[in-house]
Amino acid sequence: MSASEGAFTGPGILLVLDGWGHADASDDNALALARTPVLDGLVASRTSTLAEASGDAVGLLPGTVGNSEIGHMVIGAGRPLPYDSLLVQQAIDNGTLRAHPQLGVLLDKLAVSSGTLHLIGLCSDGQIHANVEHLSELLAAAAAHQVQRVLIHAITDGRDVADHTGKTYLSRLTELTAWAEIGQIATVIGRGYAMDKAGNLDLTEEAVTLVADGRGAPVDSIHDAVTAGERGDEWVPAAVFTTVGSAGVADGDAVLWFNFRSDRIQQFADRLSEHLLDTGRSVDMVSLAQYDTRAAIPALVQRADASGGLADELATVGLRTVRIAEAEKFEHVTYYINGRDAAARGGEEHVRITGDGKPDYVARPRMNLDRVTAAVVEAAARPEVDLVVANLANIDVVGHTGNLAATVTACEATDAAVGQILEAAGDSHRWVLAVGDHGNAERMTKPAPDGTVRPYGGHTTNPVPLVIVPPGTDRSTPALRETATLADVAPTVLRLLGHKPGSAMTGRPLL
Ligand SMILES: O=C(O)[C@@H](CO)OP(=O)(O)O
Ligand SMILES: [Mn+2]
Ligand SMILES: [Mn+2]
Repeated sequence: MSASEGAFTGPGILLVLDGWGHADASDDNALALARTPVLDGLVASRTSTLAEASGDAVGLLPGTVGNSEIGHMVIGAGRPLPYDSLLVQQAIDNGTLRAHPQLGVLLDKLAVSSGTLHLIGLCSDGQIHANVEHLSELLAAAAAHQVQRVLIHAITDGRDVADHTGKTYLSRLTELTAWAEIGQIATVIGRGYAMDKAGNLDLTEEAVTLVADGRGAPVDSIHDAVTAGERGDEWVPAAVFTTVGSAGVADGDAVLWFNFRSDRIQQFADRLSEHLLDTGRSVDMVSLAQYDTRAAIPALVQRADASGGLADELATVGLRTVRIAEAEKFEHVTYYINGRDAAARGGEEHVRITGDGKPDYVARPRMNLDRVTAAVVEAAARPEVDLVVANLANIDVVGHTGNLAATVTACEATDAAVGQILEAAGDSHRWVLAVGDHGNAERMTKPAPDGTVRPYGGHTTNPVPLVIVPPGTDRSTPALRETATLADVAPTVLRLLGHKPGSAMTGRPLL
């Protein structure tokens, strides 16, 4: 350790507590209700501040809740990055989406062949994976090109918006199709099936055969479609509207995927592509934003450049990092934090902690936290490792269940884990920077579109705690700046490691 402008430098630990937001104590604030002496101590310390993690501070539309993808990308990039949802909205507002040449070619071809355009995506306005309002632009484009038939394959949410609101969003779809004078809902299925990202192909298959072959329970109304299941909107079982005639994808049809975030739709997109190919159907596919699929699916809106972030800087100066998270959040501390670049830089080691069987987060709110913590403690003890980067998933993942009691347990388990990690940091004379990537568990209810207050497991627009724990007994550290955003994390980490912020970073070191 050496002194530099009042701050210490040396090896450290960057700890992302997923879904660790800040809000006043209330009876729906799981973090405040939980007994969390370690986290409370951190937040009360002098080297603690609150960082903006939502809206335009990170590159989202103003007022939009944060999410893991943009949160980790900005933590890594050290600058706000125009997120895909913002870029799509800009392309709608400036007319470039509607005038996109590739979209035009696809729609003209359908108009000539009388083929069907299939729109597939998450139907809510949660703005994490998709926004149902984007459909007005897509439907208008289809109508303008005289496409004759548009079918919507709606995925119900219940996670990024309050549960049991699926009916409201499906009704919104019918308003949009009436306005555009084209399109009808063909099929409905919950995101638990259609947006599995854990390789549970049996779940994905339900969505694939529903969309490709029209295989699902026949329903006559939105009400029947969403009430068939008793497990909420996430698990609405596959349903086909009897009113549409043939709901499946025929040879010569086209598919437009309208989720803008890739991670939870790519498995479905790949499996549907394979299934159509295997069954001899030639189908054009495009996606609203870029997907990380095996299948080559052209995107209508391109991603922002996220290079020049922490990973690139660490590689340039030759520092070693170990990245640790459980499967749910593994790409967060690797792919996202590295600027959506799948290549591991030199000096980078990845530790992915996997669990057994299908997770039940209410029954097992500890998830695989003990093993994640053990891996962090082990990596911290290795003197050749300059920076340990880890994500503790529980506060967010259990928070998403909307179950307050389970989320309180998750917060308490995380608190104990952070305690162990701080001890390990003390032993190895490391600093620790702990930060949330967006809010979640600090607000567990939300008013639904119909005005009722419902349990809510989704993200928030609240700021997140950002705390630096100096190594050893260093108590000379100055207080942190009061205004901060996630973009300040990478410059601060580099400063603490004894290096300058990268030239592409606009965030500023917090000390
Ligand atoms: O689970 C997810 O896909 C989203 C919420 O829809 O959460 P996160 O951004 O934390 O990954
Ligand atoms: Mn997250
Ligand atoms: Mn989340």
